[in-house]
Amino acid sequence: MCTARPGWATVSFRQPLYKKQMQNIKVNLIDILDINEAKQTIRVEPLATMGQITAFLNPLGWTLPVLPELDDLTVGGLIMGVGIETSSHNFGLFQHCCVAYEVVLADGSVVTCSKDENSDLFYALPWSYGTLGFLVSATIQIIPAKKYLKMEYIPVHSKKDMVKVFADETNKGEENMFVEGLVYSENSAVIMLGNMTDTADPEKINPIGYFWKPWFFKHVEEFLESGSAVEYIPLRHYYHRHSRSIFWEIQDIIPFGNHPVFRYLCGWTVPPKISLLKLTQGEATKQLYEKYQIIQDMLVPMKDLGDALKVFHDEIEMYPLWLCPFKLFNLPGMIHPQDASDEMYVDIGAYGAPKTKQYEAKRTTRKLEAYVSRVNGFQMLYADTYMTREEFYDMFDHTLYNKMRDELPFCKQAFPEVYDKINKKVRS
Ligand SMILES: Cc1cc2nc3c(=O)[nH]c(=O)nc-3n(C[C@H](O)[C@H](O)[C@H](O)COP(=O)(O)OP(=O)(O)OC[C@H]3O[C@@H](n4cnc5c(N)ncnc54)[C@H](O)[C@@H]3O)c2cc1C
Ligand SMILES: NC(=O)C1=CN([C@@H]2O[C@H](COP(=O)(O)OP(=O)(O)OC[C@H]3O[C@@H](n4cnc5c(N)ncnc54)[C@H](OP(=O)(O)O)[C@@H]3O)[C@@H](O)[C@H]2O)C=CC1
Ligand SMILES: CC(C)=CCC[C@@H](C)[C@H]1CC[C@H]2C3=C(CC[C@]12C)[C@@]1(C)CC[C@H](O)C[C@@H]1CC3
Repeated sequence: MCTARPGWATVSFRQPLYKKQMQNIKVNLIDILDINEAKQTIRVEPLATMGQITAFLNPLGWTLPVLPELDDLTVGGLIMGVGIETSSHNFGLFQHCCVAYEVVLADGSVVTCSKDENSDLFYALPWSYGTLGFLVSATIQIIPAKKYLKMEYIPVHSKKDMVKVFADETNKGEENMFVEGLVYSENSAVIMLGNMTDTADPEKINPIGYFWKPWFFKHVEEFLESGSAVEYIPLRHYYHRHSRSIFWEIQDIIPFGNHPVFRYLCGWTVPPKISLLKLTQGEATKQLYEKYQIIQDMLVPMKDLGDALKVFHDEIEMYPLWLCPFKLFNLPGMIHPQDASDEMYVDIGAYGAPKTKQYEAKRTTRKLEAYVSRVNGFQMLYADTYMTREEFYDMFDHTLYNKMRDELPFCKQAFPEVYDKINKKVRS
């Protein structure tokens, strides 16, 4: 079994072929169920989206600690897959902000799980890609929201500074609520530090989300020339800062989209919905993306960032790259640090056309996968994975997952293994 959500409707990169062979179960649950301000939690159904949640929570003065930035990402997809955001160095991944899950198992029973109740299931669900049961609700922690985000842009012009400033600022913990890096070349990047505030210098307020505003990654690039600066960004504009330009993928789709004339006259028509692009994508476009674009997020220990950037440069030489730090808690489940303590990691996101001559999708991705595995890192599985089953087992700890599959009634008969839902052969 799998959910009946059509492949084109998802934010995952490819269309899932396995949906054609499996029993499709409709889990059309799209609502925000309730908010408990005393306990600081919100209970939502799995198809509630990030855009929907910020629209609901922010006017009430609340927000999610980790709010992945594309509007259409769903709670179900982020829990069963993985969700990350620039506050993850303090709060962990999306799953780490979840307090309880309600799941329908293969035998039809409904089970609630949390740290204290059915805790094995609670820790096994993230990264299980819907192969332990169907999520029907999640209770998620909320935190107070403020009106603006005070953003400090720090341009850096050497690889050494890039790695040092990024790691140092990340390690300051709560002093910087949000930390993000956009790498523009081998030796230049802008590191961004954000903190929520209710007061702002009116001259420095920048509502970056309006349709006539420049694409966020282009706006940030300007600080490489102009030097450090501070801006106040309305909170919801900050959260969805990469939505309008789909990170930087939009420049290959609408190359003239950042021109002021286009922005002022037609900016309101973009971005095209990711689901519309997937639905209308023909075979030729699919092949073009497969051959000439890389879409990957690799999660590597912070201590290996400098080395990892070199590997990415040698293999794909593609910029911008997205840097997002996150704390990997020493908790049971598919991913955890090598040692018995929490460890700081960084997500390196590569979205675009590689510039290296030797780039070949499968071969290059396999090289990156092997490197990431070697440094005890992880690949995000919404994109193309070329690992063999053995390599996949090496990267992800299946101990608790397999135990749950053995224990949960009819689980193995009803659901495939994660590998059988994420490997390239079952996605097109
Ligand atoms: C809503 C939307 C969704 C999109 N989705 C995708 C997507 O999913 N994947 C993707 O890859 N792209 C996507 N695109 C981008 C699209 O592929 C490009 O805009 C593409 O260039 C459009 O091709 P066209 O046939 O309309 O060519 P045109 O726009 O007519 O031409 C493209 C370029 O080729 C040149 N050209 C045309 N004919 C010739 C010729 N005979 N000889 C020499 N040069 C020529 C033109 O001068 C121009 O520079 C999308 C665009 C939009 C608006
Ligand atoms: N900043 C970030 O963190 C970003 C994350 N992403 C990635 O995008 C993906 C999320 O996209 P989205 O469109 O929301 O999700 P998808 O529909 O792509 O779902 C992802 C996985 O979760 C499973 N799943 C979803 N809902 C349920 C449910 N109710 N019960 C059981 N299993 C479920 C799906 O199973 P099935 O195949 O059976 O439908 C699928 O295997 C994640 O994998 C995430 O890592 C992408 C961009 C940014
Ligand atoms: C921040 C993290 C962790 C990931 C961001 C990943 C996104 C940049 C990609 C996720 C799905 C991708 C798709 C496309 C672009 C890049 C993503 C949004 C397309 C819109 C590109 C054009 C194709 O025709 C359809 C693609 C659908 C998925």
